[in-house]
Amino acid sequence: MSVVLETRGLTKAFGGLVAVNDVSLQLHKGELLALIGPNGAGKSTCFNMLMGQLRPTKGSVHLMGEDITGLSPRVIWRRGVGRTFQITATYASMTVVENVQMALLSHNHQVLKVLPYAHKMHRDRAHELLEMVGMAEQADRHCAVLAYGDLKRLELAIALAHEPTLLLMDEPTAGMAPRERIALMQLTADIVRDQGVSVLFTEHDMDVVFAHSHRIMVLNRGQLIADGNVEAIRNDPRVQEVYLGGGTVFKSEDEAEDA
Ligand SMILES: Nc1ncnc2c1ncn2[C@@H]1O[C@H](COP(=O)(O)OP(=O)(O)OP(=O)(O)O)[C@@H](O)[C@H]1O
Repeated sequence: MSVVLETRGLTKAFGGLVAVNDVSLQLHKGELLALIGPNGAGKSTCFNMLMGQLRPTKGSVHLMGEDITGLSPRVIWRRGVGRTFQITATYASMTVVENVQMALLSHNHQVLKVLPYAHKMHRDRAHELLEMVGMAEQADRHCAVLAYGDLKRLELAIALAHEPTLLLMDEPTAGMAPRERIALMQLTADIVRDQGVSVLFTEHDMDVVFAHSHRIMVLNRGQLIADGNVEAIRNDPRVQEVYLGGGTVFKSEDEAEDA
């Protein structure tokens, strides 16, 4: 399997606090990889270094074998790293399909040149993307009136408009009801399978993590303490100890299915 993203010894210190400490990871093509850990473990700091928002103190980031360490967020995004945010970013005054069209215009470097005809451009592709995320019937609604779960689906379509090789999703299901969370991650898993995109996501909801991840990495106090499939992580005593204070045991696969 080809390696899409790799970090080597990635480290970030804020003064005396080492928020991310010597993290080396690999993400393969078509993989849905979860990065989990308790509050303050270093997940967001790690993400911000991958996206170019923070410069590592030490170590490097490689995308498809190319060193992208220290490049600006815009350049990294242009190289094919998309991102969805904890707080959804859409134009509230535009319709759903117009938001996707704007993303397609931006992807094609056309925004300023074609602004007067923008509403006619890339409509078919925009509808295809909305179909992909289950939002086709809402194409002509204004974003301001969308339910939160639908906004998250739209955000996914906007991210896909840029044809990312890698999608970074920072707590994609934050603020959603449990059923919506599972549905959004099911959709993400389908997109990973059908489009060959690779996804790295952070998530606090263990049911979501265990339901859909191909692999899980666990950070604690800036260090990677475990890396494995769902069963390996679920049964790892170090993970149970640090993640849940040692008192709680993760639900087994059967219990999770019954819930
Ligand atoms: N800009 C900063 N300046 C100083 N310390 C920071 C900064 N950003 C993060 N930290 C510290 O680095 C550590 C890791 O924080 P980070 O936000 O990466 O953790 P996290 O795993 O994303 O946590 P959460 O799950 O709560 O979002 C924490 O101790 C945090 O207080």
